[in-house]
Amino acid sequence: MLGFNWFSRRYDNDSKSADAADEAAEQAAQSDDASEQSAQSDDTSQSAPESSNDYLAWAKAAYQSLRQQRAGQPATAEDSQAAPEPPPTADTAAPAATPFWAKADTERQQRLERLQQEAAVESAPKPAAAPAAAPESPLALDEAFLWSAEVLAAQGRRPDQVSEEEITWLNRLRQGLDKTRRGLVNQLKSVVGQGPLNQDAVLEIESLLLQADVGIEATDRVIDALQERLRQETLPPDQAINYLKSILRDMLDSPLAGAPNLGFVPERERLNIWLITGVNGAGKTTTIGKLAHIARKSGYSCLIAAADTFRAAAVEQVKAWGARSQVEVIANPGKNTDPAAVVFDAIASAQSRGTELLLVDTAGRLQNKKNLMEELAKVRRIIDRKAPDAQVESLLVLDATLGQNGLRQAQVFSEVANLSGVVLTKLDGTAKGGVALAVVNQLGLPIRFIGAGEGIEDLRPFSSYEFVEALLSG
Ligand SMILES: Nc1nc2c(ncn2[C@@H]2O[C@H](COP(=O)(O)OP(=O)(O)OP(=O)(O)O)[C@@H](O)[C@H]2O)c(=O)[nH]1
Repeated sequence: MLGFNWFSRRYDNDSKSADAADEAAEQAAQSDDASEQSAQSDDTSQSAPESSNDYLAWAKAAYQSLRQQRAGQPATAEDSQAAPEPPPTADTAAPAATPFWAKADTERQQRLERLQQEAAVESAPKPAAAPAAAPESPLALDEAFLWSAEVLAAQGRRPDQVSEEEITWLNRLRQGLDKTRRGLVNQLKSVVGQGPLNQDAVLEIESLLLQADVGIEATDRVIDALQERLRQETLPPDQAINYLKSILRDMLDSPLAGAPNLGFVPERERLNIWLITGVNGAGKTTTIGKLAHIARKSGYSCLIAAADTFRAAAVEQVKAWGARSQVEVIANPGKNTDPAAVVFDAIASAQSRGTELLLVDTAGRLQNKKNLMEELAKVRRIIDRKAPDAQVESLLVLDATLGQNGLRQAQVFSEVANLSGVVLTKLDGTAKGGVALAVVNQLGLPIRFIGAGEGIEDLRPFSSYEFVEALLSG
């Protein structure tokens, strides 16, 4: 069985799924154009009911595949042939982006009931099946499942490739952004739902975005794009939301030159060193533990360097996360030891074991920019000398609950740390989820991972598509 790589969210070596995902991602990147076309066209041939049926069939096949997995019957080649391909309209701005369960309540309920009945009959256990292990939690074909299924399908996944963990993650993301969404979207919907978008509505949208901590600059960019469009035509509500989604996605993907963010993936059979930076309390240690967990689950050999030696407690916390994720931690037991020395030891261990991913916890204190810069520079020098062939990346962990305030700290790190991207944590329980857009816009850095909970499974590679769907259509 092919291993699932949680960094790329793909099965390694599965060219079919990779191609499908690439195609879907490309469509997402071009969604602005697509939305333009769909908004300008009266053609209703790609109307919602048609694609709803595709998505329903997809969700049902995914549900059955998961039930089979639970019963210890991995989806067979036959199953996957029978399983529908991703619906053709993976285009994120096309009618599929209006969830079918967002239709009238009764219609939605009827569809759901019919689907549940069909799925229950069709996935009744086969007589020869091995006795199923008792499931830890019920697998429900409910609205949350359908939402997650649509988001996965729209990204080019096949139903037999879906795991429960991914469904759970998407639901968590959706729940995590609940507060932001409630503040932002319901009002947004009522603004755009009043009719064609006019200048007053644009002003209201502006204040809603600011409330969600999207930030002045990013909000201006969104509003400029909306207004430019409005000069050409008035937009009905669905198209306005779709257009807004495409603006947000484009903005989130802009640091990657518009290519969709499909994960930040360590190279196999090579030493990758990821320096994890950020102020204390941002969620650095937790992020390291979660990344180690993802790495191990994806079949990478992994090691952690406890190089935040400033606080003894920090080393203990990293060790606890190492134990949870079953990844060894290299630490120096002495007090206030030199972080560079820990990194030196960790690289030596990684090299002797052929480790593929070394996660380095770095100091987070920020009182003095010069100290921080010197310390990070010293660590970089050690790496360059000791592991010149390693792939080195630097990630900044940012606490989303700080909203705009966190950005000022981030600015300092981005000036000294040569960052490859941001890990945005604590998206659960904040109404400031819009800060993701401010981060990208103000720092010019891509978001690589997002954390939405304290559990080991609560961190995943960032997908602009999933984020915007969870933000505006969850
Ligand atoms: N709700 C929520 N809490 C989180 C998340 N990530 C981290 N936390 C919590 O944030 C607190 C700080 O996390 P740490 O990982 O210890 O932060 P740190 O940056 O290493 O800070 P120090 O330990 O002080 O160096 C802990 O209570 C974590 O459980 C998240 O995504 N959601």
